Amino acid sequence: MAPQLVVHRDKELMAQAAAARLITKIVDAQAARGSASVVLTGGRNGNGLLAALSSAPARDAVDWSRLDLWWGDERFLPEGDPERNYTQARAALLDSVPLDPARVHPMPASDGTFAKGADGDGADAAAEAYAAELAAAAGPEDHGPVPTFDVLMLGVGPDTHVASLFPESPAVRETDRTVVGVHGAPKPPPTRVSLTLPAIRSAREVWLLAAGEDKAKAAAIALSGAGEVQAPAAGAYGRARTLWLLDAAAASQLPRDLYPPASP
Ligand SMILES: O=C1O[C@H](COP(=O)(O)O)[C@@H](O)[C@H](O)[C@H]1O
Repeated sequence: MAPQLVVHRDKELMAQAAAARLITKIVDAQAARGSASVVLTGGRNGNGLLAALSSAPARDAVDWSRLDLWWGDERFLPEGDPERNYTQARAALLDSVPLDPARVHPMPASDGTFAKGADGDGADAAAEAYAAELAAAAGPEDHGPVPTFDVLMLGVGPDTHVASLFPESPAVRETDRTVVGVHGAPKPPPTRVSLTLPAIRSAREVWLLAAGEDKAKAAAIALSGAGEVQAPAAGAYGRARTLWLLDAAAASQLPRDLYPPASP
C-alpha cells in the first residue's frame, strides 16, 4: 500500500495538525474499542507534536485513563536523564494529563534493573524485557507478540533512521525479535533500545514525521524506492495506513510525481 503524504506550510502548523489528527484517532479508537494504543517517538518532531497536543483545546476530548502508551525507541540512559525520550515526553505532555500509570510503558532505563553488568551494557536485557511486556499485552486478536497499536509515530532522522534503526545497522536487519538493544549508534547516545521493523509493521497506522530542511533529503530517499537497510524509513509501514506528515521544507526535494509544485 503506497504511503499517503500530507504537507503543511511549516513545522508549527504540522505539529498542530498532527496533534489534532492524533486526538481524533484516539477518540475514534476509544469509541470503537474502549481504549486506544499509541506508540510515541522521540526527537524534535515527536516532542513538537506532544507540546502542540498539550496546548490543543480539544485535548480534553481524550479519555486519558483509557490510553496505552508505548515507545518506539529509547536512548539507554539513567532514569530522569534529560536526553531520555521518556523524560522529554513527560515534560512536553504526559505530566499534564491524567494517564493511568499502569498503561504507560516506557522502555527501561540504564540504571536499576538493567544496569551495566558482566554480560554487557544492559541494553539487550532491557530490550528482552520490553519485548516480554509487549508480548504480555498482545491478545489473540493481534497478529503476533506485539499489540496492534492504533497509531505508531516515528520521527525521521536526517540519515533516514527511524526509532533507533540506523542505516546498514544490525538492528534494521532484524527479522525475528520485536525489540533489540542498539550498540554503537552513529547518533548519541550510542546505546539505545528500539522496536524492530517487524514490530513497527504490526501497527494499524504508522505516521512518519518530518519537518525542517535537514529532513528533505531523507524524505526524498525513503519515498523514492530505497531499500529499508539503506533507508530504514522506507521499511516503516502500517497494516492499514502509512502516513507521512511533512512541512514544506522537508518536502522540498520530493520527486514531482509525489509532491507536485503548487501552480502559479
Ligand atoms: O534520537 C532520536 O532521533 C529520531 C529523530 O529525531 P529528530 O530530532 O531528528 O527529529 C527520533 O525519532 C528517535 O526517537 C530518537 O531516539
